[in-house]
Amino acid sequence: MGDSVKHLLPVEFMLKFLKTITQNNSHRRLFHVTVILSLIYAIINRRRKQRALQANPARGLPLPPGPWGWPILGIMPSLAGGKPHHVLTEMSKTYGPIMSFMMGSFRTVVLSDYDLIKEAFAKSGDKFSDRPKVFMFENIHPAGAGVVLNYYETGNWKDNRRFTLRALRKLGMGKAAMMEDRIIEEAGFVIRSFDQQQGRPFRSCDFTNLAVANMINSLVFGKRADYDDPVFLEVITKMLDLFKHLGVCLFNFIPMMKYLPGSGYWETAKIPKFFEDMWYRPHVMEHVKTFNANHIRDFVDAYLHEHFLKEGSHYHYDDAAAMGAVGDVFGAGLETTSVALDWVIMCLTKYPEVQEKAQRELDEVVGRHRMPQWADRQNLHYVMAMLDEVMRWSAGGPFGVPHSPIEDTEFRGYFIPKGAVVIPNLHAVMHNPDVFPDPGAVKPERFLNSDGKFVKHEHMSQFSVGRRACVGEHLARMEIYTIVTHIIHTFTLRAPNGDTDSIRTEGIMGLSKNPCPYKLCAIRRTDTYDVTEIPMDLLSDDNNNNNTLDSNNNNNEAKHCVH
Ligand code: HEM
Repeated sequence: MGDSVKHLLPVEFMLKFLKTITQNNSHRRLFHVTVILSLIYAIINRRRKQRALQANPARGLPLPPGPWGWPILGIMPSLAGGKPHHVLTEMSKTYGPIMSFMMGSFRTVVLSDYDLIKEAFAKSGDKFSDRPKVFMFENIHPAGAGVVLNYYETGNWKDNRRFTLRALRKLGMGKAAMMEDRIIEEAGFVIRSFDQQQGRPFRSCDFTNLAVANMINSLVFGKRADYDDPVFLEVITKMLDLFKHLGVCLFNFIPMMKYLPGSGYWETAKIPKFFEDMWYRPHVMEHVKTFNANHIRDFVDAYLHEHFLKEGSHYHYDDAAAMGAVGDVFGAGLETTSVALDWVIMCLTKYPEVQEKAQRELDEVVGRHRMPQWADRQNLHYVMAMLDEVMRWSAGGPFGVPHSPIEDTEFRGYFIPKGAVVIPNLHAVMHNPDVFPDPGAVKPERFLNSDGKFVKHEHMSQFSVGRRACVGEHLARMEIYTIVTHIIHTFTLRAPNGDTDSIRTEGIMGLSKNPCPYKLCAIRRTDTYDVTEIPMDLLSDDNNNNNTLDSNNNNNEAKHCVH
C-alpha cells in the first residue's frame, strides 16, 4: 500500500483495505470471525448497559462538564503551582459551579456554590455522606473506626458521630463554664510565653499550637502536657506534618507515585502508628486501669463508659476502634484550630487598624482589670465580626474534607459515580464577590448590621454544612475567641520594625492552608490584668531554643510560599 495510501481519503482507504484482506481466503475467514465476535460483544455490552441503566437511571446522564486532563495524571499538573483553590475557582467560571474531571485515577466533582453544597450535603439525605477511598485516608485508621474518615458503608459512622457529639456536649462543649476554665488556663500559658519574649520578634504559632494541642489533650485525656515534653512536641509536629500530606499530593490520587523518590509517602505512612504507640494507647490504657463509671473525667472515659454500657460485663476492648475514636477528635481538633488561630494573629499583626478597633471594644466592654470571658462575646460585636471575617478571608480549609456519594447518584441532571471525590470549594463560597464584595480585603464591618451588631452570615461555611459538618465548631470557636481576646487584651502585636508589608497574605497548601511563616513582637499594654499566678516551673525557660515546637511554619518552608 505504501505511498499510494497517503493520497486516499479515509473512506477510500478503508474500502481498499477491506478489498485487500477479502481477496485472501484465510484473511477472509479471520475477518468474518472478527466481525461476528465484535457484533456479539456489542450486543452483550448494549444489553448490559441497558440493564445497568434500568437498575440505575443516573448512569444514562452526562457527567458534569469539566476540563480534559492528561492520561494517568488527569488535571493534577494544573494544580501544582500551590494555589489549587484559585485554579479551581477560576475553572468554575468556565465550566460552572458543578464541574468534573479526573485527578489521577479518581473522578472528581467540585461544587463551588453555597446552595449546591447545601443541597448535596444537607438536603439530599445521606446521598453524599461517604468519604472517598483516597490513599492516605485509607492509611489512617482501619475502615469502621472513628468519625472523620469513616466510610458510610461500614455502618457505624453515624453511631460514632452521635457518640462523639454527645460526649463533647457532656464534657462541656455546650456548657461553657467547664471547657472555658481549661481554655482560660491555657491562654494564661500563652500570655506568659509571649511575655518571656520581652518584645523581641518571635513566631507566635510556636506557643499557640502548643496551647491548642493542650486544650484538646485536656478534653481527650483529662490533662495538659508540659510545654517541654519531647514526646508531646513530636506528636504535634508530626500531626501538623500529616495534614500537609492529606491534601492534593500525588500519591493520594495515583498510588504508584509513592515509589517515586522524595514522594514523602513512606515517612507519612508511619505517622498514624507513631501517634497510637507513643501517645494515644498509653493514655487509653491508663484510663482502662483507673476507670470509674461514676466519675467521667474526659473523652476517653466517655468512650469506655459507652462501651461498658453497651456490652456490660462482656466488654471487649477493641484497640482499633478506640484508637480511631480518640485519634479523630485529637487530630481533627488540633491542626484545624491551630491554623485558624494562626491566621487571626497574623491578620491582627498585618492590619493594626483592625487590632486597634478590637482592643478599643474590649477595653470598653470588659474594662482593663479583668480578662474577657466567653459570655462577653454577646457585647463584643466588632471582635466577633473580626473573627468571622478572618476565617472567611483566610479560608484556612479551602476544600473542607472531601465527600463521596454512597452509590451512583443523579445530582442536578448529572451523573456522579459512586467512589467519586466530591470537593466543596469553600474558598469559592467565602470569596464569592456577589455575596462578599471585595472578597480579598479584610473588612470585619461586613458582618455588622446598621446598629453595629454582629450578624452571622449563612454562607460562612468553614465548618462545612450538612450531615458530616464539623462536630467541634463550638469548641473551636470558644478556643480561638478566648486565646485571641486574652492576647490582644494584654499585648499589642506589631510586625518587626513596623514592616507590615513583610507579612505575606498567601498560604501554604496541605489539607489546610497555613499562613506563610511570620514573626511578630508582643508589646505589653499598660494596666493589664496580671497572669503571674501561673507557676514559673510549669513553663520551659528556653522557649526560643531547641525545646520549642518545630512548628509547621518553620523558616525552611518560606520557600513553599506561593506568591
Ligand atoms: C477552626 C477549627 C475547625 C475547623 C475549620 C473545622 C472544619 C471541619 C470541616 C470542614 C469538616 C468536614 C465536614 C464535612 O465533611 O463536610 C470537619 C469535620 C470534623 N471535625 Fe472539625 N473543624 C475544626 C475544629 C474541630 C474540633 C476542635 C474538633 C473536635 C473537638 C473537630 C472535630 C471534627 C470531626 C469529628 C469531624 C468529622 C465529622 C464527620 O465526618 O461526620 N473539628 N471539621
